[in-house]
Parts: sequence; C-alpha cells; structure tokens
Amino acid sequence: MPAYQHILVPTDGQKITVNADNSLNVPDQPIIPFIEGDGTGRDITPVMLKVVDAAVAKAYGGKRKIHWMEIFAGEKATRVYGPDVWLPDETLEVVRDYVVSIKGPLTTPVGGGIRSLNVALRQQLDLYVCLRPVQYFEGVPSPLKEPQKTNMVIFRENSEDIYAGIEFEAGSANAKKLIKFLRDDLGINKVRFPETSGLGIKPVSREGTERLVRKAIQYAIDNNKPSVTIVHKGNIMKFTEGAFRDWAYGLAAKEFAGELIDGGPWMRVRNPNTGKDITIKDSIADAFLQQILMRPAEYSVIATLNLNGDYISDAVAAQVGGIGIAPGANMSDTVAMFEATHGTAPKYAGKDYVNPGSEILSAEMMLRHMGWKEAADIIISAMEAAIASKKVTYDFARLMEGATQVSCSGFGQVMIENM
Ligand SMILES: NC(=O)C1=CN([C@@H]2O[C@H](COP(=O)(O)OP(=O)(O)OC[C@H]3O[C@@H](n4cnc5c(N)ncnc54)[C@H](OP(=O)(O)O)[C@@H]3O)[C@@H](O)[C@H]2O)C=CC1
Ligand SMILES: O=C(O)CCC(=O)C(=O)O
Ligand SMILES: [Mg+2]
Repeated sequence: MPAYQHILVPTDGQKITVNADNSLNVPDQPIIPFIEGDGTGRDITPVMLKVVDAAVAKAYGGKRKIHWMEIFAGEKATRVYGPDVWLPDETLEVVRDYVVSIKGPLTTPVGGGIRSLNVALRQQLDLYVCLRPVQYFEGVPSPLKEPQKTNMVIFRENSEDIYAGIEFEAGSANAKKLIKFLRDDLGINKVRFPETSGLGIKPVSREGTERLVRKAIQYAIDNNKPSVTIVHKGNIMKFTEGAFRDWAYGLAAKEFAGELIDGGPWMRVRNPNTGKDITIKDSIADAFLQQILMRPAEYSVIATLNLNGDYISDAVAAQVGGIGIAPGANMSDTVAMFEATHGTAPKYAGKDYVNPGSEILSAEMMLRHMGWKEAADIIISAMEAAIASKKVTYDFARLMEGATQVSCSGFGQVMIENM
C-alpha cells in the first residue's frame, strides 16, 4: 500500500480494479475516494455519503459496504497541504488508481486567479466524456407545462475546445506576439482592436470528436434510444464546430454503418440489439436551445463540444426543475469521477440549505456504474418518495404548492426515512 502525504487509506476495504476488457472488478467492500468540494460542497457531500451508506446497507444488509477515503482539492487542499497546493499530485494519483470516485463542486474565480480545477482533473486524467443525464421526477416544479417530455442524456466532450483554457491576456507579451504572428504570417487583419484584445485558442480534434461520439452512439444502442443529436455552431466556426459535426457523421458511417437519410446529412444507424433505427442528426446550437424548450420530446442523446455542453446541461436541467437535481460523471475508458452539474453556490455555503439531490444522484450513477443496481434503485425510489412527500429544499419549496421546506441534511434524512 503506498504511503500518501495526507490521504488516510481505510484499513478495511479493497480497490476497485479494471479488467482487460475495461469492465470493473468491484469487491464487496470497495474503497471509494471522495473530494468534499468548496462552498456548498461541505453541505451536500456529507449528506450524499450518509444517503449512499443507508441505501447500500438497505440493499445488501451488511454484505456490501463502501469504505470512503477523503482526498483533497480546492480550498480544503490549500488548508491541508499548504497555501498554493490546489490539486495535489496524490489526489490525481488516487483518482486514477482507485478507478471510481466522486467529488463535490470546486470554485473557479472569474477573470484572474487559478484556472479551473475541475477542468484540470478532467484533462489530466483524460476523462473525456462528461455524461449528464436529465430526467424528470414526478412532482418536481418546472417552468415547462410538460416537463416529463424532457428526457435527454448529454455527452459533452470534456478535454478540448475553448474550455482547454489556452488564453492570452490583453496587452501581454504573448498576446502581442500572437497577434503579430496572425497578422504578419497568416494575413489575419480582422482582430478588431489588436492592442486591447485577449485571445483564446479553440482546439477541436478528429480523435477527440470521434471518441466522444462513439460513446454517445454506443450509449444509444445499449439503452435503446431513438436518436443522437450532434449540437454545434459549425456554420460560424467551420473548422472546429463544423468539423466536429462532419467527423461525427463520418464516425457514424465508418463504425456504425450509418446510411444517409434522403441524401443526408442525417443518417440512420441500425441498432443490432433491437433491429430499430437510431437517427443521427445535427442541430445548430442557437436553434437547438429554443427547440429543447419547444419540442423537447424530439431529443434524446446529445453529443456536443465542451462549451456548448456546459451551457446545454444547465439549460436542460432547468427544464426538469433545476440544477439542484442534475447529476453527472466524468469518464475515460477506465476511470470515472462522478460530480453534480452545479457549482459551489457560494452564497449558500455552510448554511445546510441547498439541495443535495445532484450529488446524491451522481452517486446513484456511480452505484449503477459499479453494478450495484439494487442500491441505485433504492436511491431513485427514495428520491421519488421524498419529492412526493413534498418535504423538499428551498429550490423546490419556493415553486411547489403545499411544500414543507427542509434543510440540506433534512432532505437526506427524508430520503433515508423513505428507503
Ligand atoms: N463542476 C464544478 O465543480 C462546477 C463548479 N462551478 C463553480 O462554482 C462557482 C459558483 O458558480 P455559479 O455560477 O454561481 O453556479 P452554481 O451552480 O454554483 O450556482 C448557480 C445557482 O444555481 C442554483 N444552485 C446551485 N447549486 C444548487 C443546489 N445544490 N441546490 C439548489 N440550487 C442550486 C442556485 O440558484 P438560486 O440562486 O436560484 O437559488 C445558485 O445560485 C464558480 O466558481 C464556478 O466556477 C460551477 C459549475 C460546476
Ligand atoms: O470548472 C468550473 O468552475 C465550472 C465547470 C462547469 O461549469 C461545468 O463543468 O459544468
Ligand atoms: Mg457548468
């Protein structure tokens, strides 16, 4: 067992390991690392741990148990490791080594300061899929008349795009150098205010696109979904977002025997499990954002670039009641790190106030990923029962007739009572 500087490895429990075919080998007593998170992370993460423990105990009567192992990132890491250590090497090592983990949200300052630790975790571990399923729970208040028609699973490319954070500050020596290069070597004269422009680089690759779209189509096959929609702004950003669309269709043709529908570009891919067709289609991002409100039932699996996926996941989450219950996962072919869609909501931090649902449902995804279906099912039914009892946190209570508002930990308790 390696000795870590500040991570205490539980004395009981074993590592989850990966088999040669990338399937998981999950012991009955796995060690699962978790990051508490900044801001409201300190409110929701302990509740998530308690609810998951209760669901596992209920499902397996003590035969199975998670041994949680705290690892550090963000503000807590700076307290444990020292003022400038935001993402310790041993945190990355453990997430890679223990294969399955879960994290609370981490703060990223706007403008200056540190770059996103969330993005750093995804990039450094090459967790290239951000998977965000959006489903409606009966009784949740929603701005839509028919929220049950929203049932989408977002596959957001998680490692490249403008989100890669390659930027040059306005007026800096590198910004000047780059503008000079663009002007002198590439003949680009359309930087409107060259002296005062910051610059960002948007890398989008064929490999990055193909591996993401492959997962999205395979997911549609495995889960009997009717369509995969490629969302892009390829009319304007032709060689990045437009290429994403073209590479996505190309992958569907090459690896899934996709055939053009009515001359294209839409395609049909035959689902070998059901014999049904899966429609591979695309939508330009601005039009897509109005279509998901007007005709949500026409969208199922979504494959998109990093920044679009960020916007789309919060927007679609709002359609089913908000980011208080929007779960997610960051995944490579072997490593999976689960996390809520929302951030640290600093104004509510430490108040035992916000909805722990997103992180609890992220843990539900984690349990399903581990093959612990019975415990995952208990979490879903406890969530449904808690919402049906109308004992909910502020975000739902403020929109729900006859609700009793409960705290963050109170909602966890209501869930546990409903198991
Ligand atoms: N993966 C991650 O770790 C992420 C980190 N962040 C970071 O979080 C910080 C804050 O970002 P911000 O833009 O305010 O976005 P947040 O997602 O943190 O919060 C925005 C709003 O969403 C609602 N909300 C958030 N969390 C919950 C919850 N658990 N229950 C109910 N409602 C919730 C609140 O709405 P209301 O005001 O209506 O109550 C809140 O004001 C930033 O530093 C950002 O970079 C952001 C996203 C993801
Ligand atoms: O990294 C951050 O601070 C924000 C990330 C984010 O909004 C997301 O991944 O959805
Ligand atoms: Mg986001």
